[in-house]
Amino acid sequence: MKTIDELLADGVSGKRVFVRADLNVPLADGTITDDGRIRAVLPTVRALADAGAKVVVASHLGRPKGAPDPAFSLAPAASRLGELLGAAVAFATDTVGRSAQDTVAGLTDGQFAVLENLRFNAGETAKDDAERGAFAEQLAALADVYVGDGFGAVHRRHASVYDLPARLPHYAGYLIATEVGVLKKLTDDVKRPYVVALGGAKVSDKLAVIDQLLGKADRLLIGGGMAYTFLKAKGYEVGISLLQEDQVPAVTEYLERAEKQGVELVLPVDVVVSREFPDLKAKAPTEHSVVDADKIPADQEGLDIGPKTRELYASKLADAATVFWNGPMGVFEHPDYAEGTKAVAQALLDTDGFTVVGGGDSAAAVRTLGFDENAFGHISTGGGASLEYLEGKTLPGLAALED
Ligand SMILES: Nc1ncnc2c1ncn2[C@@H]1O[C@H](COP(=O)(O)OP(=O)(O)O)[C@@H](O)[C@H]1O
Ligand SMILES: O=C(OP(=O)(O)O)[C@H](O)COP(=O)(O)O
Repeated sequence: MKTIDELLADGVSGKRVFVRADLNVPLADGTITDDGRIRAVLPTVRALADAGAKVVVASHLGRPKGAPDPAFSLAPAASRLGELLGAAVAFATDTVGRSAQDTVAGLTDGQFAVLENLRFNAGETAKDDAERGAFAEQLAALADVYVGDGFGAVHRRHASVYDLPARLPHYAGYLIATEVGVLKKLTDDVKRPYVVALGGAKVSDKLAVIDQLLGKADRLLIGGGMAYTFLKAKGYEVGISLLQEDQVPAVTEYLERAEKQGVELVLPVDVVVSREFPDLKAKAPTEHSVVDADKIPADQEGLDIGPKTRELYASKLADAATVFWNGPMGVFEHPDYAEGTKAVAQALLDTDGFTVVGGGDSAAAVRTLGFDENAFGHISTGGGASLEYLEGKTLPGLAALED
């Protein structure tokens, strides 16, 4: 993989450099609640601008449906990038249209632009190679060189991640180089006990990785929205909790296999339940209670792990030599459901082992709940990406940067 250092050594002055970043930051009412992913790309974009490049930054945000949707605009991220850089950042109100073309054409050497959300174009995420390729062609017309630095999205076979680098000279940015360097340690020579904690809401994406992790980790702790598919597989009722019904048979098989292979697959023994999902903006106190994991009422949903589970998970993390954690244990954005995530974050800090936290929301949780991010071994900007890397999968966005 050629890195940005080689690009800088060859000289990049006057060239239009397309930086595929992951600026998929959490937003509340249009305000960024954690800017970690924007800060993570600063070394790359600064180095390029200092070398005289015209820096065109592009990213997705959220999961809009292939058409413009103001709720998913990258404008707030563009303005935060400008504040962090202390420089003007031009914003194109489309991705490959007139605004993007004019904005890029208007850049002088060392200046920055951000394009509107790549996922406003259906071609970005299209399954069809030709459709993605056609969008990649339009993106390629905006640049001379490609720098891949959106680690959080390298597991996606999307136009800007996979098809575009094939059309331009391509290099890995500093963030991707750093992330891969750290995660490699967890695949090459992992110190044991190796404990993986999984939670979050992208359940269908992440259940599949458990298949591989069963062969790698010594212990798997399951929390967050992921836990309810497991509890259902054990035969418990889960009320109106997040549930991936179609994956119950696969999860039943994971439970059996874990037992056979001597992998500890640990599930919540109690959960915090409520009749409704909390208002994450107002954060007003909610009605909630703690119930055993096999007693979730039919009209309620599990929104956090309970106090007995917090203690159990802390004990399962205490002697870990390596920990990988992706996915909040509960709806941490609301104080009534943040205790499980806090307990797991604290347990990571209490171990002597090497700790990696991965994922946009997990990293945001650690910071917004007041933990010192430097106290963890590594905070990865990618959740799904790091999980798939640890599985040993070939990631499209990394493969595209090789050669
Ligand atoms: N029990 C739950 N029910 C619904 N959502 C949950 C639950 N537990 C956690 N979440 C949500 O999961 C989201 C993060 O999930 P995900 O995107 O998979 O994590 P990451 O970005 O760290 O990879 C958070 O917004 C959190 O509110
Ligand atoms: O937030 C992200 O992934 P993560 O939640 O697994 O960390 C990335 O920006 C990828 O987003 P996607 O899962 O909508 O493709």
